[in-house]
Amino acid sequence: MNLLSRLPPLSYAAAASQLPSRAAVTTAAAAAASAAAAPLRIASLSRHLSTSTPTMAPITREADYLVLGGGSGGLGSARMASARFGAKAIIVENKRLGGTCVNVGCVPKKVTYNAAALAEAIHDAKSYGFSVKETAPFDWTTFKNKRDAYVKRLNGIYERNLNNDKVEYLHGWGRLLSKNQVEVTQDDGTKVLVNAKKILVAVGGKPTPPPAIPGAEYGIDSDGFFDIDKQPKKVAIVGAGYIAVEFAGMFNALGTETHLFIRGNTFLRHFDPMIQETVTNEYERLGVKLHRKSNASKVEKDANGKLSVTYRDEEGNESVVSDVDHLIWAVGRTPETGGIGLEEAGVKLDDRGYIVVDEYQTSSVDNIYALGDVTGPVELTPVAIAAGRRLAERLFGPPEFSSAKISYENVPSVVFAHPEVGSIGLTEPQAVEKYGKDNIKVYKTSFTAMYYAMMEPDQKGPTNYKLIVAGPEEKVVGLHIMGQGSGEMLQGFGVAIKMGATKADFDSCVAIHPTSAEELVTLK
Ligand SMILES: Cc1cc2nc3c(=O)[nH]c(=O)nc-3n(C[C@H](O)[C@H](O)[C@H](O)COP(=O)(O)OP(=O)(O)OC[C@H]3O[C@@H](n4cnc5c(N)ncnc54)[C@H](O)[C@@H]3O)c2cc1C
Ligand SMILES: NC(=O)C1=CN([C@@H]2O[C@H](COP(=O)(O)OP(=O)(O)OC[C@H]3O[C@@H](n4cnc5c(N)ncnc54)[C@H](OP(=O)(O)O)[C@@H]3O)[C@@H](O)[C@H]2O)C=CC1
Ligand SMILES: N[C@@H](CCC(=O)N[C@@H](CSSC[C@H](NC(=O)CC[C@H](N)C(=O)O)C(=O)NCC(=O)O)C(=O)NCC(=O)O)C(=O)O
Repeated sequence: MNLLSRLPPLSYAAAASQLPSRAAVTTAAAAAASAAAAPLRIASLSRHLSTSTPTMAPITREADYLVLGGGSGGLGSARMASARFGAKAIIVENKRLGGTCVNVGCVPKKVTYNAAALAEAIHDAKSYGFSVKETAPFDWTTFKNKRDAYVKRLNGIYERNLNNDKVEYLHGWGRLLSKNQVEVTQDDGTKVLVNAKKILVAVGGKPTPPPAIPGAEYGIDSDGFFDIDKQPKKVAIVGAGYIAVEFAGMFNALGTETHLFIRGNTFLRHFDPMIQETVTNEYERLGVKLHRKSNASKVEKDANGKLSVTYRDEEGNESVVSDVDHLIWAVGRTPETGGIGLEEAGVKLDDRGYIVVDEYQTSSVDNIYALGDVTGPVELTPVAIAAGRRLAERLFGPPEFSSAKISYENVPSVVFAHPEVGSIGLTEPQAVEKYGKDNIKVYKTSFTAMYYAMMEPDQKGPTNYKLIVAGPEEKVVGLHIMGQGSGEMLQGFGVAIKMGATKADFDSCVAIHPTSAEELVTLK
């Protein structure tokens, strides 16, 4: 059923909101006449209204679905609700469309990772007989400008996608006033009140602030990484998760001296021990200056803007790394729940500030939903998109979708490290805890990928795979891989594992030779 057909005719404000430009707006009649062909964006009109008629009451809009946050989850949900099921959807974004992933996350990160992979390939090419210099000059500034231009193009594509899908886009800061009303403060200060039957909060997260040490403010966070406009000679990174490991690997491959401070003995401590140990050691082998079991204790800035980072080891001894161009804090992310009226609307948060939702993404208030990074369980773009799409299906789709929901079990994930890491399901310690040591079996292999056959021994990287199976039927409950191509390999194996594959199913698939992946279907 097309819900649009059931909506009342557009109000003055609603019709006017569809105007293409300020110049075209003169009267309500003109607004109504232009409505059909114009982009569904309200900002230009409200700017006009606020300057020409300053005493006018806030504009009021009606919606089936108000989505707060134009990132992966919000876009995925709003577009499906409108384009597929005809719901009148309005999306509110106060920064740039696409959210963290498109602007300061997956997308510019992956493009930078590609640059780093090229640097490695150029380095390796000599071993294959190419007469290339060990490192070709890399023009960081040109690369950064091209990367910015790509992200800007995506922002435009996303705005057009919203328009095509008939989702109305308000650019401004949204705040819940009640369980059915959101106030949007636009860039020029004008306010739009949206009365919505259902509200989705998909406001994401932000980098966790650094620990309170003297000079911490001289550092930047992952958002700041994407503003670096010339290649640093030396960087220091604090953290041990996805972001710290990905950034350190990219800087190092691109030729920047990279210091990584980790609190433990290994990084990626939520991953299987095989991954933690091998990749941490591999980073050292590749030249990352790894400071294990260390904590930054002081940061100072000299007259030339260079930083000195003092850090303490586990015995309490202090050392200093100086002449640092950038210090990057990568110590986790925090949900963006402040100042958006959640408490006033009665939406419960947990003790870390995440919105509490049930398995259907419903918050403690029955018509307010939340998903993606603001809810926490798995902070990945495809998770936010899938949760958003399942919710749109359930709320606005036909009855067969009445129990649609995302499964957070067996979500595959890749760390774009050097080498790439892929992981799905339980780590070995988790499998032991869940099934008992005697009820699991671990298949492992460690080999030199054929890519390295032409290289000197000290150029050869490790490739390690681990398959964890449980019970007499040997059902696969965990797969952990590290090595070239792991990112692309994992998706297909993920499908098999979601389908409940056993070790025998893996073995029954004939190998593709010569590939690294074939090792996974010939494990002994
Ligand atoms: C450096 C980095 C690299 C990453 N790499 C990957 C990767 O390779 N693969 C992967 O799967 N994931 C990656 N992620 C994680 C991924 O970006 C997030 O999981 C994903 O963006 C979450 O989507 P979301 O919709 O929940 O939130 P977001 O994408 O953060 O979107 C939320 C949006 O809401 C807006 N907003 C907030 N408050 C308001 C308000 N009051 N009014 C209006 N708008 C508001 C914000 O401006 C933002 O645009 C990465 C993250 C980072 C930081
Ligand atoms: N490829 C992908 O899919 C990517 C996904 N993401 C997503 O974004 C999320 C956020 O990434 P990230 O910010 O790296 O967060 P993570 O949660 O992955 O890692 C942060 C780590 O930093 C360490 N840490 C915390 N506090 C301190 C401190 N005070 N000093 C030193 N180290 C500290 C902790 O490790 P320890 O306890 O070992 O010290 C902690 O695990 C990820 O969890 C992931 O979901 C991000 C980038 C890429
Ligand atoms: N996966 C391929 C495709 C790349 C791709 O999807 N490119 C995007 C930029 S990454 S944009 C970041 C991210 N997109 C995705 O993750 C793509 C998801 C998958 N194709 C799907 O539809 O499920 C996202 O936040 N999506 C929210 C939403 O779409 O609602 C693009 O060009 N999009 C233009 C367009 O869509 O017209 C790759 O990595 O090379």
